[in-house]
Amino acid sequence: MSAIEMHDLHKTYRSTTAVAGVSLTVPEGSIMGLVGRNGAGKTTTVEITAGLREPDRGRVSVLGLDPRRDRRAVRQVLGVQLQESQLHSALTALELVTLYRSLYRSGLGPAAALEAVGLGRSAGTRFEKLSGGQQQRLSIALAIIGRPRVVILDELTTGLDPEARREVWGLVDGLRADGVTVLLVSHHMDEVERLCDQVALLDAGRVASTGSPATIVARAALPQRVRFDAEHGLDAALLRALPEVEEVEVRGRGVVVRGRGDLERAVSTSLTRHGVVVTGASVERPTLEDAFLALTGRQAGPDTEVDR
Ligand SMILES: Nc1ncnc2c1ncn2[C@@H]1O[C@H](COP(=O)(O)OP(=O)(O)OP(=O)(O)O)[C@@H](O)[C@H]1O
Repeated sequence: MSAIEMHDLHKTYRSTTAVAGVSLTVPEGSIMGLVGRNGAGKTTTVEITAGLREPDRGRVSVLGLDPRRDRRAVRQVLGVQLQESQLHSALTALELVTLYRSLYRSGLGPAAALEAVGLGRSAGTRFEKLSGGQQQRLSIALAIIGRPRVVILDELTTGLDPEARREVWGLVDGLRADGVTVLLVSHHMDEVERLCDQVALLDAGRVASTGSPATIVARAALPQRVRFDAEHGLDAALLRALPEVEEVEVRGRGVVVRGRGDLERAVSTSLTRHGVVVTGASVERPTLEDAFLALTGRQAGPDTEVDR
């Protein structure tokens, strides 16, 4: 069963078309990454999904419910952590989780929710006094306090240091282990590659590509490189004869082979067959970031020029 279904969503703000026909299915228990450059329509899409915005056209369902029509029921099953959440900065971590807990019929105990995100010892600290990483973890505690079956996370780790990012990733792993469905908006391709089962690449308000990170990388059909040292030298013609190989560079004993498809296997089979002794072999595969650039012709990062 699918946890989230979006069908032909459209949203225009005055003269700006933010979402122009988004259809997307998120299977229950999976983690879907929503990626795209600034202004691609990611936040608008998740706000519509959370029932915070009304689409001009199209429909969305969360566990079979309409986020606006069935607002009360959706609130009990959907947790939302949105960009720039406006939390009351003078309240303590414990007061905030207690306040949010009161919105749900059932859920985690406030102290347990803080423990779950590693904030047990910061219960009495005011929100404004928490570090960026702690605030982020608190916003996740607020999103999961009602034990939701579906969670929306927008820009989860933006501005966090590497250690804090990893801690937050661990929390998302925990959601996955509990079978929670997650829709995750991110600019960080390494994060998406690490956490997501599926990725939807949004470009100018439309879904440009969907699939697992590996599928999207494969679809971009980018070259990869195999590097190794040939102990007793190499006749480059051996490898140039392989259909997977596009280019072979030999410098002394060092060899770099560029190509596509199952390059690593083709090269290693050929070398073994011809008795070439190899050391220090490594493979450079294209990343999701490379694929993103190839598929949109643009950068995914927050520094990208924005059309506003
Ligand atoms: N409330 C609003 N009023 C007018 N225009 C808006 C509003 N919200 C978003 N937009 C515009 O709609 C387009 C899509 O914005 P949206 O925030 O959905 O994109 P995004 O992919 O989440 O971008 P970012 O990565 O910068 O957060 C942008 O051109 C943006 O300027």
